[in-house]
Amino acid sequence: MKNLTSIQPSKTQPARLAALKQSFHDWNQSPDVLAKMAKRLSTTLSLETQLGIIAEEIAQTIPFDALNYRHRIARQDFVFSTGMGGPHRCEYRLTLEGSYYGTLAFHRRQKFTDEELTGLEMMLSAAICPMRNACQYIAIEQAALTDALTGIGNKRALDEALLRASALADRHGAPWSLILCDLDHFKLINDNHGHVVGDHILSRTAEKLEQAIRNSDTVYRFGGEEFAVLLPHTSEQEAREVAERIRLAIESIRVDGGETPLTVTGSCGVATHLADEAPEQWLARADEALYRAKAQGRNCTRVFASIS
Ligand SMILES: Nc1nc2c(ncn2[C@@H]2O[C@H](COP(=O)(O)OP(=O)(O)OP(=O)(O)O)[C@@H](O)[C@H]2O)c(=O)[nH]1
Repeated sequence: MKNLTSIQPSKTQPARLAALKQSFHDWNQSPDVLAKMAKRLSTTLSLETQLGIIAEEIAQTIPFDALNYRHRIARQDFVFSTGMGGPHRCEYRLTLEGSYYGTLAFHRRQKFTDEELTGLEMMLSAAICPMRNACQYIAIEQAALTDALTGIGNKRALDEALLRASALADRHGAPWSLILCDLDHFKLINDNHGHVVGDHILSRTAEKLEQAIRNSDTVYRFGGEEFAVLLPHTSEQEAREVAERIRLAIESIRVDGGETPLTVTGSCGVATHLADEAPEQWLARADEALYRAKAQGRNCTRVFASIS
């Protein structure tokens, strides 16, 4: 183990304490534009709030008509815009220690002067560290909700989405449906072809599921070979059709397996949210439908029919 430098007992240093007090007072009262912005930015890890602060602080020194920021963080596009653009534009690719943290563009009706551009660069230099922290925070939050193998949402993401969906379905009365999909006899694939092939099939399944759904639908891996698809504004009948599309998409997977390509099938269970239904009950009904699909021969879809 590394030896840590021991802290020697020391005497009180009145002069140093007085200097610290003065320094704190100066820092607190400082009219320094950069220090003020950096201080405000350090109070939040929300990139959206930070961009609002940056826009406000810069506008006090360098007026502009619009600010646009875009970045792709953990497979998701982050976009922030404020104001309406003008014909003149200056754009900055924000980098720190070789890593990229998005592109920020300012628009204005009048041309930016060289002095103003230098000013913008100074402000952005002071903003980049807190922005880096905010970007990394988004990436960490996203990682906690992402399945490492397939890159789709994990069980935790599904739980959060079901909670939100139940509340929205109750508030707006629109139908929300849930499909659970489980690969058939997956253990045999692992046993006969190994886990690497099994993992590859799981990744291909996630891709197929994503291709088979609309942009507004979301897909999750919530167990070993179990997937869930959440469909807003989708009735029981429509969800059954989507589940069939998913089932056929899984059936179309071909993976190199020696002499003949390996194929796989999946079973689907569908449940449409009922009024005032808790997320766990909704999930349990979809699971029950899936159980029936498995019991009734696999490679098929069963719906937990709601009686209206
Ligand atoms: N390759 C791989 N296999 C996994 C992973 N997670 C779970 N599994 C395997 O998935 C298999 C699931 O087996 P079972 O629950 O018996 O289900 P099944 O063989 O698909 O049978 P049915 O669901 O009844 O059709 C087990 O062998 C697990 O080891 C994973 O991340 N990668």
